[in-house]
Amino acid sequence: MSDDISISLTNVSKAFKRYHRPVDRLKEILLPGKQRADEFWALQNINLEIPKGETIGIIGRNGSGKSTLLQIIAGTLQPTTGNIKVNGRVSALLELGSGFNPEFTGRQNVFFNGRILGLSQDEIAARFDEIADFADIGDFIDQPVKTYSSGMFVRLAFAVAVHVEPEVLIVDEALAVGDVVFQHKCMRRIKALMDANVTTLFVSHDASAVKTLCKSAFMLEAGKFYASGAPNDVFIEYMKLVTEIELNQSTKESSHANALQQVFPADNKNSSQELKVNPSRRGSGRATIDRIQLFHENGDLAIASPIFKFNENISFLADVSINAPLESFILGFFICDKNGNELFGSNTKEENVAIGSLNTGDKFTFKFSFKLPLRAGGYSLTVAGAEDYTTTTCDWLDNVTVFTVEMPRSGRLITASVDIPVDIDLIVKPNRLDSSPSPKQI
Ligand SMILES: Nc1ncnc2c1ncn2[C@@H]1O[C@H](COP(=O)(O)OP(=O)(O)OP(=O)(O)O)[C@@H](O)[C@H]1O
Repeated sequence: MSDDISISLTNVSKAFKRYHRPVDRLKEILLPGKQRADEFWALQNINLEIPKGETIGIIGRNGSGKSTLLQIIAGTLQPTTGNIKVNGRVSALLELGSGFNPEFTGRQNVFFNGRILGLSQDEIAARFDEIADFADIGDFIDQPVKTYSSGMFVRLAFAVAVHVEPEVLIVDEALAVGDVVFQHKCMRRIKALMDANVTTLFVSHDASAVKTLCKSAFMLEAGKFYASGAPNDVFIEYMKLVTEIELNQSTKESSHANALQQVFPADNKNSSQELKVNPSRRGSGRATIDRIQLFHENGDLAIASPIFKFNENISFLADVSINAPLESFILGFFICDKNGNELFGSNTKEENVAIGSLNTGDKFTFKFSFKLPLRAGGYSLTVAGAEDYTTTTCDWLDNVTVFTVEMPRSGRLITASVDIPVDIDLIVKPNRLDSSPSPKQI
């Protein structure tokens, strides 16, 4: 394996034994020779090469094999077949504290655990105060860990794991660590390690965390690779699969995709009139969004990949067809950044635009108007319609169009993604400006 590769897996598969009844496991031990278990392949032929310093998101439905893969990379599980190579010290935020001895104090466990993770006594001593500060469990650090609450236990284990200077960090975000304040602290620390070029594998169901933190992502489904690429694209595949499963459609290619080509023809000769789009679509098709037209503040129809002024008041028209009787209908949109993070959006329900029950063949058009108080850059529009919040989406179009927002002409510096108006009052003036301040009531 070359030096710039951190993790390499070749044809890795993992089989578990599954017993129909617990007693079968016992019988197999007592009466060897007869197989009493089925073989279940949790991972099949995984090939993966992760360059040093990358942050990779791993997504997949429950039971798709994520934890099994992470445990194999962390070295706590052996693959049934295939090869795995990992360069450098691995710190896995998986089964936190599994290496702790309950009879030892927190302090003793920090040293004990640090040694297991490959640090010398002096190296751990040099980091001890930082670890104890991070865990923030006060005097409990000198009590046996068997007296800890589960929260304290996990805080200390996390603190050790992120202070051993790992070269490979494995994070399963499902493990909710402590209270909200501690969770934020953990995420900041994980982010700092990622920024310091620690190769990181990050499992999460939180789309925005993966989109924000990871450079690329892959998706597992039933123990196999299903999709890989930019986090946003992989999440779109994930959402498509989840929707298809909800709709009991087992194939990746649905007939709905053909309808998409008709609505958004690939080589649209009339592209100066219609938005050039490459949307990704999913949904039941019980209602379809047939056309989206985007308009500038002055009413001009926007051409393909338009450029808008900072804070321009834009609008779009969405033509909808109803293809099955619906009790109600909600149409909404998101404006997303280039990583697919939803910056703002709304829908007809939240804006109190009620639309009653609908019949097959009904057609209507909504107009949405809003400003773009966004930092200069590239954005995309997502539009979706559903019968209500609890049913499967009728039609969901990611990336209906991409567009650019310009810098404010005033030269105002936009310090964050979205620029919300803020009031600032100087309520106590410095003495030299006003000797008799008259503060406003807050
Ligand atoms: N020790 C085991 N014995 C038998 N089957 C197992 C064992 N560990 C995992 N499995 C099975 O392997 C499959 C993959 O499990 P895994 O925990 O890796 O999935 P996951 O993607 O991490 O799921 P989740 O999101 O629910 O944590 C599941 O069907 C699970 O039941």
